Amino acid sequence: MAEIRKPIPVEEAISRVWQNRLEGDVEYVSIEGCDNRRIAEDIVASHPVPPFPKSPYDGFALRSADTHEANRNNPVTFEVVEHIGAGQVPVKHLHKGEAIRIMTGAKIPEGADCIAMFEVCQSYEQHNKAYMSIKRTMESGQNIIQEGSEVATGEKLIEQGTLINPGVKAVLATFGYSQVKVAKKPVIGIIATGTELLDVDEDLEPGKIRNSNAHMIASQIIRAGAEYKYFGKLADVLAASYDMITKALAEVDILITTGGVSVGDFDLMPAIYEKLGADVLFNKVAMRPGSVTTVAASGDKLLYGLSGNPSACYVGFELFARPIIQHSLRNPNVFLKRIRATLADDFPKPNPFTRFVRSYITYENGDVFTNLAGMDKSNVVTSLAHSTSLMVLPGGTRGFNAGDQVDVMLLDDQEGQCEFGFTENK
Ligand SMILES: Nc1nc2c(c(=O)[nH]1)N[C@H]1C(S)=C(S)[C@@H](COP(=O)(O)OP(=O)(O)OC[C@H]3O[C@@H](n4cnc5c(N)ncnc54)[C@H](O)[C@@H]3O)O[C@H]1N2
Ligand code: MOO
Ligand SMILES: [Mg+2]
Repeated sequence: MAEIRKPIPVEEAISRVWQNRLEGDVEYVSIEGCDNRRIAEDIVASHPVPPFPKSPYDGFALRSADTHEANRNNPVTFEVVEHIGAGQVPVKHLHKGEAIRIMTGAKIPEGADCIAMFEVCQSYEQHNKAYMSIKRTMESGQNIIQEGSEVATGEKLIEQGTLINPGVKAVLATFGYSQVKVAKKPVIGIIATGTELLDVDEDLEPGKIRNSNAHMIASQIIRAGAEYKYFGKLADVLAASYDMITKALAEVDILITTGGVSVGDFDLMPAIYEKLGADVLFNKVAMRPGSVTTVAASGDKLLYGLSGNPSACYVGFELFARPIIQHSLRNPNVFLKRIRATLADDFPKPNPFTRFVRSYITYENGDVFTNLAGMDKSNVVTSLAHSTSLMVLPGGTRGFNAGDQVDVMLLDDQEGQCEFGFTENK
């Protein structure tokens, strides 16, 4: 008789994997190559921003006190004693009755305490000397970007674990990080098991299918921020499979296999775990799809035995592998971001297990809807193409109807959240 496995709740399965999580390494990469990596140190301002007081406008640097008599009928005239652009440092100290012609971004001259924009000034030349006049008063500090007004030295700007996006890169460049300390991508091995598997470039033959799981998992690994190493596909033969899995394990941080974890005659993964002496953390989870998902610890490595069924494989990765990758990348928000949304479709059939249903989000008049991505069976591959989220339908005795509020996990979101727990559905 086939082995009877006892399913454990999803939360319990996550907790068992979490207890075996890996701590990641760090490395330095050039700023050009740091996009979409996670920063491995807090970024603290090493100097004020801006580092000197500067002009926000093209205009004239003045002493505001000199403008106090100015009004519409009484223009006050200044001699223009210097002319500077951004990057030039003023040499003159401004004295009474003097102006310096200054461009946006240039350092404020000593003695000046305001900037008048060109638009409120008149310029002219007389006897080979430059002059300007103004018909309004200026205040001290007017139109000056003060040193440190944006950031003071010592201010923490970016937490470690933050994903590097264009804005983060701007901050890194501002503070001179030509080399950036980032979390090293964990290397995740992939092996697809199944005598029925063909490579992607092979023609179909009777009884065979193309190996879609390996490519799907590789893509999920990339989306999660890690690196993959593909070891190929294995026929369901114990000795050769054991050898390949042992070899692969030595070369990676985490090894993912797909297929062969259930109770079939050619499902070899349970025997391989035994031969490896691996500690099987669980081999049955109260969820659909992916109830057969198995995770084992072997030394300091984790071995994921994901289901061969494509949708089960997909969900198993997102629930159990992604958070571990995120942790090793130093993202404190290791779990997929979860939102509440309104069910757009009926789900009349109850299921004792929690269902993670492939779905996508739509917005209508400010409301968020979750829609079925396609066929919802574990063996289905095509609906995955339209899945950007997993809606969570808790197990129980009742089905769900369009209009019900449910939790939805967002697959493309990179921010995540620090807790896994779901909202209790009524
Ligand atoms: N007697 C029982 N039979 C099954 C049970 C059970 O509890 N008792 N569980 C079922 C469930 S649920 C699932 S899910 C599957 C899991 O099977 P395995 O993980 O052992 O995977 P395989 O048997 O190797 O393959 C299942 C299915 O997936 C196809 N497959 C495999 N690899 C790939 C790949 N790389 N790309 C695309 N498709 C793949 C394979 O051809 C099979 O059709 O077991 C049920 N049975
Ligand atoms: O592991 Mo199976 O997917 O629950 O269908
Ligand atoms: Mg099987």
